[in-house]
Amino acid sequence: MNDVKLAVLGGEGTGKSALTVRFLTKRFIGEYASNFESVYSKHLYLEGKQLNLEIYDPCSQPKKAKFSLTSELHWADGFVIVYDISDRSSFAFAKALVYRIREPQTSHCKSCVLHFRAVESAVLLVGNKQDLCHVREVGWEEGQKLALDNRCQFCELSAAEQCLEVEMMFIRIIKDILTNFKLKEKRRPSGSKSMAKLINNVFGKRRKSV
Ligand SMILES: Nc1nc2c(ncn2[C@@H]2O[C@H](COP(=O)(O)OP(=O)(O)OP(=O)(O)O)[C@@H](O)[C@H]2O)c(=O)[nH]1
Repeated sequence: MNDVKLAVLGGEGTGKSALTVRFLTKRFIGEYASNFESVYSKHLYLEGKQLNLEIYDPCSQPKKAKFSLTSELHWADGFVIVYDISDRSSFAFAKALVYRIREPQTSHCKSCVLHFRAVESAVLLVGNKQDLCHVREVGWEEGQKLALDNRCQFCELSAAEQCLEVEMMFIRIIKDILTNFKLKEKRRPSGSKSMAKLINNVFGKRRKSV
């Protein structure tokens, strides 16, 4: 069974818990306790595979820890970054998170394969609370541009009103993560045969040129 680890990040009150709970239970619950973090588990059958999905939904974090993200980068295979389309400051927060995830990693995070070409983490940027479009502060194009510029997927939706769209959004990021697993597998030489090939490539070439 494949383990898939997904972190749902974003500014305070953007609807991280609402989206996660909507996906897991199909229900929208108006208020959530926001002073503790949760890791939810769900078994899924997708693309012919049994998956053990874990979703990390953090509590609103203290200001100083906002952009460190070190443990999340290490833990997660992919990220859903949420902002509230009716709150510009939440978009600025989401932007900083995207930049943090996409900046080159020096430690051993999952988006970084040190020996071989890196496979970037899957990231989906979500403009939530689309039902509040009459008080919109962030344009659809702005979200789309931020996503495009940083190799992320993008969608706008409403956790409050759209059950199917929320489900499709999670399935989309999980599929991207599975694609990344396949890419990483392809790029990793496995076993002694591949190691021999690698040694031969490095030393074999040198011998020829002497
Ligand atoms: N109108 C509207 N309200 C929403 C939507 N999603 C969430 N909310 C409301 O926004 C508020 C915050 O939602 P949460 O899911 O607790 O947000 P959160 O990001 O988990 O919050 P923190 O953990 O405190 O950072 C709640 O009052 C929700 O009912 C939505 O799609 N539309």
